[in-house]
Amino acid sequence: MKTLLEVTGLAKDFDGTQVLKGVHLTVYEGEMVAIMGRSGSGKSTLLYGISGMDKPTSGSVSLFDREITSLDDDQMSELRLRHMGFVFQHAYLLHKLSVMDNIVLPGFKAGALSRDDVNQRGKALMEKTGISSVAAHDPGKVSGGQLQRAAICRALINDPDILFADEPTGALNSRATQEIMDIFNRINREGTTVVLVTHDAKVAARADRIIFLVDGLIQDELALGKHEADEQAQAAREKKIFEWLEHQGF
Ligand SMILES: Nc1ncnc2c1ncn2[C@@H]1O[C@H](COP(=O)(O)OP(=O)(O)OP(=O)(O)O)[C@@H](O)[C@H]1O
Repeated sequence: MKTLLEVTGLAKDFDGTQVLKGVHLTVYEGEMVAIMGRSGSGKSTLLYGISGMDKPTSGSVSLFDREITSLDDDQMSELRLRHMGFVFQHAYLLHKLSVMDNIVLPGFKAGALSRDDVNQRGKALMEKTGISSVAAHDPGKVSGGQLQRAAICRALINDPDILFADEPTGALNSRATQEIMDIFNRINREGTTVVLVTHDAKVAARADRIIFLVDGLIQDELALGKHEADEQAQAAREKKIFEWLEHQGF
């Protein structure tokens, strides 16, 4: 497997407190990795550090062999726009624009495709995620699940190599959670690498591998293999995770 992201000795201090203490992590192309751990263990800090959203105190992060921690702000923005997608717990869509306009905006900004091609891609993504019917709606007038689908479409508009997600289902009910995770699994099968933070074992059960963070260090990891759309297999994965989490004292 080809390495996509190589994280070496990643440390992050806030006000003299070491939150990340030298994390080593390799993410391979095509993987889906879930980061779990107790509240305050540093999951979001790790996600922001490995995605270049935040500068680490020390350590290195390379994406396709390109060291990203030393890039200046403009270079980092460019890299994020073209190669990375981000999904957060809340969709943060702009309310003066329609759902569709929110989705295509980063595509226009990147400028790699014509406006027509970006619009086509936006429409195809909405079709794929089942939100075509709300394309012209104001983001304030659609459901939480539809908003999160729109946020995923926006994150995918520039066909990123890697998608980072911080508690992407944290604000959703269990049905919308499963639907969003179906979308994540589909995107991943189609080739996008995914790294997500979650508290939810059912969400983590969709990943190929789970890493468990304790006080800013990876304590353990669990390899699950590719997710299959089979209820029994999903239940077996969840059971395995619950037992593993218990073993971690979670
Ligand atoms: N910008 C910041 N300034 C100061 N301290 C911060 C900052 N961001 C995070 N921290 C601290 O770093 C620690 C880890 O935070 P982080 O958000 O990474 O944890 P987490 O594991 O994602 O937690 P949760 O599950 O509650 O979201 C916490 O003690 C938090 O208060």
